[in-house]
Amino acid sequence: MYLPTITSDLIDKGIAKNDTSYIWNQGVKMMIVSVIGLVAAGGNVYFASTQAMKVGQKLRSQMFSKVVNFSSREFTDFGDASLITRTTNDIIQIQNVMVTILRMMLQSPIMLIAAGFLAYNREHKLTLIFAISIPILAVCVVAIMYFAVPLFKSIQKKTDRINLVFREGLTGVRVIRAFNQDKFEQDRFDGANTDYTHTATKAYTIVSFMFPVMTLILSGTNIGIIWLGGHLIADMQMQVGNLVAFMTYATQILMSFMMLSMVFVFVPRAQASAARINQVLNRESSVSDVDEQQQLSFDDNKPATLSFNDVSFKYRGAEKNALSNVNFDVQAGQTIAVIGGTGSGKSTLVNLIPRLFNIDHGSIKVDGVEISQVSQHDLHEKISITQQKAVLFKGTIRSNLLYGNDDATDDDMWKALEIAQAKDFVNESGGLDAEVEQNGDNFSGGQRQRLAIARTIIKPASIYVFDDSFSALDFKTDAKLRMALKKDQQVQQAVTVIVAQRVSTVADANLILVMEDGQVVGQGTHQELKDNNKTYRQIIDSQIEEGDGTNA
Ligand SMILES: Nc1ncnc2c1ncn2[C@@H]1O[C@H](COP(=O)(O)OP(=O)(O)OP(=O)(O)O)[C@@H](O)[C@H]1O
Repeated sequence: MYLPTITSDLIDKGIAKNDTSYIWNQGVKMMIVSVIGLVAAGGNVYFASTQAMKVGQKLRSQMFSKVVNFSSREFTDFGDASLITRTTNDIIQIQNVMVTILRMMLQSPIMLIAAGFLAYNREHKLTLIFAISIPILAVCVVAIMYFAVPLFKSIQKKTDRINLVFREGLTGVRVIRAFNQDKFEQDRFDGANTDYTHTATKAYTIVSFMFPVMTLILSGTNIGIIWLGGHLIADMQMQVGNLVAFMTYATQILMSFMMLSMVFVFVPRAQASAARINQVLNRESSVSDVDEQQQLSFDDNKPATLSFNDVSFKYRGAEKNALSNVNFDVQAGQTIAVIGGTGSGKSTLVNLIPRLFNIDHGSIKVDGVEISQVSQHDLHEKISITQQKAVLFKGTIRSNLLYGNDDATDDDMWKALEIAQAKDFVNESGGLDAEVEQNGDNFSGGQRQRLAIARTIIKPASIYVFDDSFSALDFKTDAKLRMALKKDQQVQQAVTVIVAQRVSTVADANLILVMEDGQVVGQGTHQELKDNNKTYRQIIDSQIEEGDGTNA
């Protein structure tokens, strides 16, 4: 900002009076001022960028730790695609606007006031020109903001949509190909993509008017300054150097004004992103721990038990209960099996044990303690579960097993793999350090299941849950696995919960629950149910017809 003053002096006192040493003097001053300006500008960019990146890093970390503690309900409410966009794209918007704010929000007002003051000091008659150009500029900026800001806000939602369609396309790629729906999916993606592009193009086209409008106003202002300044010079009321300095200050004033207004264009966009991020950060998980002072804890010396007392549960928005009045009680060393048709409530029942959802009525106790009264962390320590759909992580077999128990030795791992009937194929694949691709894609469905089972067994727990985990195994492997499981000391001291569709899988359980439409319609041993329960008998009959009644 000091440069125009030096230029003005250089012209009026150096060039006009042909004073070479003064010109050199001013030249050196200009160099020093420029270098200081350069260092300051570099420092400004550096600090603004690093601070913005740090804010982004912190936000991403907060989002991640929040999301991993969400219950299924919050995932359903937000949707996976939206959570990913919020953690990536929305945070990038915040970062960008922070850089802009830190660089311009502080600099522009200072420049605007200082340049205005210096310009007024040079020649206050010329400052009258700003009385015309600044209102014109303000009207143009407000008009541009009026049209662009709503568009910027809707861009975020359209990014969500692109992510959603893209994710579905990726995860369902095999199904899409099998049903020859490539064209349909491509069109769906193109639709979302075009919609986003149209909105973004419109928004940026409107913003792009800013620069031509600015140039026009700036040129008009300069013409006004030269015209008025020319008259003042002709009347000997002003020097040429002052005019040159004034023109530079005028450019600085209008540029600062424009930069300040640009901040107001980008802030609303980041505001929309910030609101979306806050929705996630402020959302409390529907399954939360009781206050620490009131929390109960497990007594590790007590034997394992699992009991459901009149438990009922309804999914939010559902018309009827997914589970109604479920009662049972099982002790250490016992196996409880849950059998029933699809949609009868089997998975819902086992998902209530690790408290993935809060029950509406009744009580669930693990090792004699009501599960809602202990911390979720303690509860999850007590339970080891294999989900219906085996989930493996990218890494090695070892890293996947360590997920179950990070203290496990190689011997523990081989033992778990042996029980899970996975030892042979793990040996063939290259041992514990064999690669596991994303989602375990380099293993077959049955192999994935067995690795997931091994990961469940390796964890010391009070309750072992296998949610339809044996369905991907052939009868022989299924039988061998359950036999080996029964012999395992750790499992013998725990309660085992098996969900299955096949009678042969549940037949030797100590207690079998027969589920139908969310109700337990039969409860007992295989023999008792076979003799007295119509639904169980029907399941046996249907499996005999299909040649699947091996043990029935
Ligand atoms: N997240 C959910 N939101 C709403 N309803 C659900 C949800 N999950 C399951 N349901 C409903 O609850 C009922 C029981 O589902 P559940 O998954 O427990 O059945 P299941 O016996 O395990 O079936 P399958 O053998 O096919 O896995 C079904 O009617 C299902 O539509």
